[in-house]
Amino acid sequence: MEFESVTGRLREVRVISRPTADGRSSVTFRNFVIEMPFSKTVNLNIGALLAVETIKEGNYLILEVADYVPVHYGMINLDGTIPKEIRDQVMEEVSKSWHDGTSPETWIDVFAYPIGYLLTPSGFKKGYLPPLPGSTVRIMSKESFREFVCAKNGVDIGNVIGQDVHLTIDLSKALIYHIGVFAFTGSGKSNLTSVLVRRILNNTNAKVVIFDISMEYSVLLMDQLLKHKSEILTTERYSNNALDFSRKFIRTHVIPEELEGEIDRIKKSAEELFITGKVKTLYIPPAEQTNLTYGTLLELLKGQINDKYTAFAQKPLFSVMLKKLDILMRENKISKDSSIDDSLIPLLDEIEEEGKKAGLKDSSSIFSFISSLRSYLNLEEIEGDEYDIEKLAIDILDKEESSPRLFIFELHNLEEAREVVASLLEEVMSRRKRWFSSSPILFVLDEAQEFIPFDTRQRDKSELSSAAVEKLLRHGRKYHLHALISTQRLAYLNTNVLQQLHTYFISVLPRPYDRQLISETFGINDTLLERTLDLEVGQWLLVSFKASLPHDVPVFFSAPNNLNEVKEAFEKSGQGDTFGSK
Ligand SMILES: Nc1ncnc2c1ncn2[C@@H]1O[C@H](COP(=O)(O)OP(=O)(O)OP(=O)(O)O)[C@@H](O)[C@H]1O
Repeated sequence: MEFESVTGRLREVRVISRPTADGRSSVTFRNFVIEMPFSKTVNLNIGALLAVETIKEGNYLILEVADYVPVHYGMINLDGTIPKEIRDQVMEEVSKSWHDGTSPETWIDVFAYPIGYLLTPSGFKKGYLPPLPGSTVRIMSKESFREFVCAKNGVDIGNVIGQDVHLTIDLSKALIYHIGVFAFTGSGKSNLTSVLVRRILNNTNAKVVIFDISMEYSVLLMDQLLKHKSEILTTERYSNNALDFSRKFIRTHVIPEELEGEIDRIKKSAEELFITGKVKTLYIPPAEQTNLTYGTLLELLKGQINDKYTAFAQKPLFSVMLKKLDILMRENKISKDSSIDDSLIPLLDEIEEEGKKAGLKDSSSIFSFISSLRSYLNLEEIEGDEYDIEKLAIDILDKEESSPRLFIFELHNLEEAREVVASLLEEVMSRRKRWFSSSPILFVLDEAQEFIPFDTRQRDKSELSSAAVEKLLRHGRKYHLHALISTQRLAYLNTNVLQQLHTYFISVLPRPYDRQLISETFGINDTLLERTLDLEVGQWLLVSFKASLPHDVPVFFSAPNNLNEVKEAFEKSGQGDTFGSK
């Protein structure tokens, strides 16, 4: 381990408690105050890592800098009780001393907190040991910082602020444990999400499905749509004319100011997407038309068994049917929410055969019941020509290398968007359970508070989407189905899901409640989260819990500008390189 030449000393340990954001309990943070010599050139930044001797020989506690302030001895007790003239004189002297830089009365108070790691003779270990007050505190060198913080052979997602180090993360692992992007509007959420999506497409084998209610991702990822096998899904119908499509595309999509000079290229690219069949209209059945699910069928059978008007001789056969249905569902891992399908037909044949053998009349209610189920299944087949949720789910789950990798689902209508999210997630999850595969799929939910709101209402369909997204976050990992959720207000989100996310990207969150919630969920010091208020557009705090990084260290970094990457791709395509179009 290498350190900077400047060292400091541990002066104080402060324990700070405050009520939790919901006011139900309290949280406690340990803050350490370290004195460092004052210098304008010291390599000390928010997020720098420090090592301090502990009570156990050879073991150092690792601290992260959350804030630092220059201090002058002459001003410690300089308050309003001192006459103004004297105050002015003292401040004048103090102000000069910063510039000559040699005053023995100046130093830097560094506020740092333990991040849960010890440097031991055998390397880094998780843990905490009390540090020795008054002992030496060292600053980790740039090289050691890189080794401790960044993922080896990881994917570059920007630059660590103040360290001149490229931040590399383990993207595949980040995916596994779901990702959250939280920041106030205009802080760069869509930009970061697009950067992450393009890195995922180019560095992993994951497929990505984006639910876009702001109509921005088809432009932000235009080069990726052209480069990879992809689909833009819409509920609108277009005439069979690429020019009409591209004109409408420009009118209906958000074109960032920085890309206004590229309108012609965007138009041309939209035409190319249309001509190559990458724009698909999705058929969504009318809201009232609900599919008959296995769960409903179970209920119907139970109803027949318990109904006093069901003929006595038929009741055992309904019970056999119920039992066989249960076996079929268990053997094929069919969930109650799945729509009934052709796998039911052998069971219907069998029961019909049994009924005939038992000598039941043709007009028996069990035969009518079976026959109406057959009509329903036939009807489903007839409707099957349109590109619908079921076919889309099949494309998303397709493991063939030639199958699409990027799906951008453009949904203007919020209620419809919630319904689509719910039905697509249910369909994909139930199919994955039946035909397991380990190829990862990432679902991106922008404006996640619209799909998993704190307050769900049946009327606006948020109950449906909330249940489906919660299920994806809780159980998706087992089936290699993952989520990236992005929101501007945590207070409006169903916060039960926060624990399921192991990688957080946080930028400016002006409301204290939102910051407190994050600091409690992840055990990050409040002082460090307060620093996110100083972040500029495109700067982020990355917090990972056993996911993106080799050690759980909160890191401040600047993300690349996604639009530069789009522009670069446009420029290359202008020089004859055609995005490697598929
Ligand atoms: N890393 C970055 N480098 C340079 N510019 C950036 C960066 N991130 C975002 N920006 C710019 O900041 C502006 C806002 O970004 P973006 O649309 O991604 O924010 P947002 O948080 O998604 O906003 P909203 O909540 O309104 O959708 C855009 O013009 C974008 O180009």
